[in-house]
Amino acid sequence: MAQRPFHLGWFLQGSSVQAWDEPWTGSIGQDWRHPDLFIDMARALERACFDYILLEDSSYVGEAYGGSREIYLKHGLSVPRQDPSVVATLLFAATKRIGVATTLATFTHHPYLLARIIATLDQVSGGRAGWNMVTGSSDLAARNYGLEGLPEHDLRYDMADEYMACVNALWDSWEPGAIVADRESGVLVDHTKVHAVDFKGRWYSSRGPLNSGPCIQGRPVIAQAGGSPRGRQFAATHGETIVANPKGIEAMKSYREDVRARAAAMGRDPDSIKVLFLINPIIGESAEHAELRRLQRIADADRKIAQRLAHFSKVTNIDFGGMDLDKPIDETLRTNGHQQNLDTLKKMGAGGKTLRQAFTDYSGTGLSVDLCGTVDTVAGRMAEVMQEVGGDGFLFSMGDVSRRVVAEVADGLVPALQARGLTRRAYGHATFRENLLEF
Ligand SMILES: Cc1cc2nc3c(=O)[nH]c(=O)nc-3n(C[C@H](O)[C@H](O)[C@H](O)COP(=O)(O)O)c2cc1C
Repeated sequence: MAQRPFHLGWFLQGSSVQAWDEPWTGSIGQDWRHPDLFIDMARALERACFDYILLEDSSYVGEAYGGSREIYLKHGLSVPRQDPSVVATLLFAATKRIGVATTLATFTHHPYLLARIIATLDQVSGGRAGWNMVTGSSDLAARNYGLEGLPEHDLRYDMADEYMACVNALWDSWEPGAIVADRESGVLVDHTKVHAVDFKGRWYSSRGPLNSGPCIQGRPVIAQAGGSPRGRQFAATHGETIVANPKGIEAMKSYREDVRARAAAMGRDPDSIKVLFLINPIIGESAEHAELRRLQRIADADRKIAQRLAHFSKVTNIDFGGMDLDKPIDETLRTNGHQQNLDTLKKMGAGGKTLRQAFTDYSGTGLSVDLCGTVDTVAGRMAEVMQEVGGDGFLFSMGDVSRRVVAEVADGLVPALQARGLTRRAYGHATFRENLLEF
């Protein structure tokens, strides 16, 4: 029996300078202010019929590593970065079918403002907007917004449940058919179909209705990435595409099954949730060439260990700068940030491996799975992985984004996937959600 096709997305630090000191990035150090690279990328990924680009974001300059901003600024680690909703507008203007899921955090935007921005993006894109729903992971970011810090991890998700109820009510404040636009009767909007929401929660309130008018899709596509048990529960409740980073086939499979079971328990159809797994394949013109590039990646992981650890410090709020790289990982480490990443690192350090060894493995190997070889080998392995895991697709996350890297995927790997009937050759629909639910 022919294999069911799977979905493709790209996880892009699209509001910031990408990989500026990597090869093939031209003069990105000067050019980054205008997102030409991302616009070219969006067009290429649309040519390859990707479901969506996820624009990642955070709202602060890192300083968790060594208690200093130096390494982050010196190497351009997620800084400078622009507002992703502005960048999303430009990507939409350059494309016609691909979805864009913009990351906006619950603590940076009041629900009304967020509902309005995302509804506007959905309108200007013709129904292609998604929202990557995040609750934040750093007190430093919270302090940029006048807060003392972020609430505790699980409480953030409780608050996020209420936040979702509020934005959903605002998006629903325009009934279908509210826009009449009939010159004869002189009615643009039927006022009986536009309602106040009078939402009063424990943490959030809004009167409504939303003045932007409705989303084309009714509501935007919700992307979510909860990895912890509470995070998965949240993702299973609200997520429509879940971006996931478990390592290895077994972990991927059990992650997906867990999210689907949680969703089914709440009366949702598990097939209405698409779990996409992070990958960073190594593609070569021959097996030998790919192997050379794999060795290069491992060497880079070792050479750039301070930068990579600085990024890891940023998402976990743990200062790895002060730790001895040649000692085992401290098992007692805890984070109020990204718990899943820390858990994965600890697992990789099991058996007394040093922090250096564990972290080089963590950042030098594949994200969810190792994929290395020619386009045909990689396409074949992706097919096997999907069969073993059960679905639903992959999210590319490349640390060295350049037009060359994009072309390797869009014009090299994807045609090999399409030739096997594994990914779409044409978009079936106009909107993000319809394409996501197509298979
Ligand atoms: C693929 C992926 C993309 C993410 N994008 C963002 C992001 O753009 N901004 C952000 O603050 N957090 C982002 N996160 C973090 C998640 O929102 C979440 O905090 C993280 O997965 C940890 O969840 P947990 O604490 O439930 O394990 C992302 C996580 C993953 C796996």
